[in-house]
Amino acid sequence: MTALTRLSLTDFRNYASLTLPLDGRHVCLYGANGAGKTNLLEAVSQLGPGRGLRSSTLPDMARSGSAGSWTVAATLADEHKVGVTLDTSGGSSKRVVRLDGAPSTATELAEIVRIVWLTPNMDGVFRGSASDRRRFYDRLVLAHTPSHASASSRYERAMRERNALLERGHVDPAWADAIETRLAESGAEIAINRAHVMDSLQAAIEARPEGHFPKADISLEGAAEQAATRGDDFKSIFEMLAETWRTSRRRDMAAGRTLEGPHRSDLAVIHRPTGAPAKDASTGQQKALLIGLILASATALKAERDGPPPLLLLDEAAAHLDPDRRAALFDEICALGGQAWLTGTEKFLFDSFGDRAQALHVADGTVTAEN
Ligand SMILES: Nc1ncnc2c1ncn2[C@@H]1O[C@H](COP(=O)(O)OP(=O)(O)OP(=O)(O)O)[C@@H](O)[C@H]1O
Repeated sequence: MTALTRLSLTDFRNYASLTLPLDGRHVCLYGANGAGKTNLLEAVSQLGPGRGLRSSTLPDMARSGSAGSWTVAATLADEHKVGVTLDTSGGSSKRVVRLDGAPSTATELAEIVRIVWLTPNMDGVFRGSASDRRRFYDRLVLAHTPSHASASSRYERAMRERNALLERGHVDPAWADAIETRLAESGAEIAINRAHVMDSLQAAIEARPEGHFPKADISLEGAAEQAATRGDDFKSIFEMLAETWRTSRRRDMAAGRTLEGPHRSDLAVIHRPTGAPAKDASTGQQKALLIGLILASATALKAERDGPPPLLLLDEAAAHLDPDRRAALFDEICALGGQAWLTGTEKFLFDSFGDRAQALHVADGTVTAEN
């Protein structure tokens, strides 16, 4: 089961050395602004794939004044011991992953620790740009399909090469063919991953209870994703993408960049109760919709593998909800199972959890258990 029973940090953000004994219940972190609550969620997020909850660089997470390395280690409820270290010895920074005492890989770790999070930065996602929504959605895809990270970096690398070629003003067809082949391979993989997770998410949205967190109608906008949603196979999506780029070289050269492809796709979100686009819903409605989507993603992860629910990291989600909605959120979290980590400035925000959660007070790099 994905729940942490111990978390220890060394030189991570404002924590010099910290060991948190956890009892497997949900974790409520409370304390003043700037105390280090989000830093703890960020530390937990390092156990998952990708750059973590703040998208910071690895060296940024090292405690100011420390030698530059940091470690996040945890014991899981199923007794697995996992750890991630930023190793700065030898002049370069590299992420070293350990599983049960032996060297491992981020992908292996991602198979064991699944994490979904919600941060205040996501609040504007429906009103923001397509790239904000793509990043938000790809983060969900990554939790379901850890190999999405490698497909995305292969795609970005090939995209940079194609754009560099376009900027030269003269495109060598053989060279462009080779780059576009790689672009189409990774692009088709990305589109299929996105469509696959969309299927699971839509099913999870329907499975969630009606209530305080309204349902969304979601779909992917982008030719490759729509082909994958229709059930087209890898080969036909690959061919479609390769053909799109082959026939748009002149146009893309004039624009100085690649105008079409999975890097331009969007996530369309409709607020089901009103039938209006999510961006037109009120701020509170958008927040509730977002929480509903995150809960659906956790439900989908649990259903997809018929396994444990993911770790759920909810930064400042409770503070913006009225007491009824807070209670409903906690009930849904408990029904989901697993372990949620929540933050807030006041302890009372978590009262309706009762004894289903442990409260930890956070102050300037120290954490104290209160129940
Ligand atoms: N690399 C670092 N080294 C040392 N301290 C750091 C580092 N990065 C951030 N901090 C400190 O961590 C603190 C912020 O922690 P965090 O964002 O977790 O606060 P928080 O408790 O979530 O606050 P809020 O309630 O305002 O969101 C700040 O005091 C900041 O100076």
